[in-house]
Amino acid sequence: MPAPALHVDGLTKRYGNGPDATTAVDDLSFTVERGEVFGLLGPNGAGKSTTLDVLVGYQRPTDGHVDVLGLDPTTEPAAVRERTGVLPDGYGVYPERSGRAHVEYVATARGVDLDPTTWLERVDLGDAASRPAGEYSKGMRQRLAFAMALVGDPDLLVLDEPSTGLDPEGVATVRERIEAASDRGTTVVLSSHRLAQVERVCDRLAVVHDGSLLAVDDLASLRNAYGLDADRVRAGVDTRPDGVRERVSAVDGVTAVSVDDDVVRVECTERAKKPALDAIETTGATVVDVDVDRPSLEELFLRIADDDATATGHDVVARTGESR
Ligand SMILES: Nc1ncnc2c1ncn2[C@@H]1O[C@H](COP(=O)(O)OP(=O)(O)OP(=O)(O)O)[C@@H](O)[C@H]1O
Repeated sequence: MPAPALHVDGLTKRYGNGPDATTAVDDLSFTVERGEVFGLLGPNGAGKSTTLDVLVGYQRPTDGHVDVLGLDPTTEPAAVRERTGVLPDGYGVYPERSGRAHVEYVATARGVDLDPTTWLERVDLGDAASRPAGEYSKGMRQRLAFAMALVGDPDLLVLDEPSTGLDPEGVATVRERIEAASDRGTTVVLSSHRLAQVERVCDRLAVVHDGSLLAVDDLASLRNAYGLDADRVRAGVDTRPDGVRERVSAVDGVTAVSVDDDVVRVECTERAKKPALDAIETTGATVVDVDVDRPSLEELFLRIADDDATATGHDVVARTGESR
């Protein structure tokens, strides 16, 4: 079995000293395998950027140890960054320099020969390559910063909130690039508080809050562990059916049923959906419309944070503030 790409062991990072010190990361441990897309998910101030900064040697751990591609970023930051594409939080462009010049600079530093426009084209900035980056919109600057991380197809991508400021097309482009990099064997670690976007791209997620790890797993397992793997079916019916609750509850795979005037709500496994709808119609009612959705990752996050609060007695307030 090859060594993992990343091993974080008991990482603690405090800013400042004494009573005014802030513990940004508190005894965090996780491992990321090569080629994996790993997401750090948590609300503002959870410690995501700090963790990523330690991985690439921008910050030193107060305690614990980090291994990145077999290297120690605290003592060998240059060697780590040689093999790592970094998209930092809030990258500031050089306003007078073109997008191409930005990419050229990274390409030279990494000894990459390929035409710089190649990387800009990968983020749909090819047409704006010679314009000064100071004229770029916020989303274009974010694409540029992402292109700079991609230069030379590094072994590791460390991306802090890669979708910030991007329109849906930009978000899709970033996702495609991450997937393509992962297919080539690149390991990707990214942070986000944008729950819907992490859901689509990450193989596994670490949910962090107040510097602590609340849960780490693939999304399906997290959903399962926190009871959020059921589909939610909302069936509109032409009349309020008698005895519907009993009939639908009896269907294998149905976990909850509620009836509200002419709407029947059912939580069930994917396979139980059709039998549940059929059971509604056995009451003589006709199903006139059906909506199905799954609990969002935001709900998952709230559920995990709540569970942690109950388990630890801490008053965990989930501040995701994110709509899907
Ligand atoms: N340079 C610093 N000096 C002092 N405190 C800091 C510093 N950087 C971060 N912090 C504090 O550490 C904690 C974690 O911050 P961090 O930026 O790592 O969180 P985050 O999860 O990335 O948040 P966001 O989603 O808002 O970017 C916060 O309380 C923050 O105020």
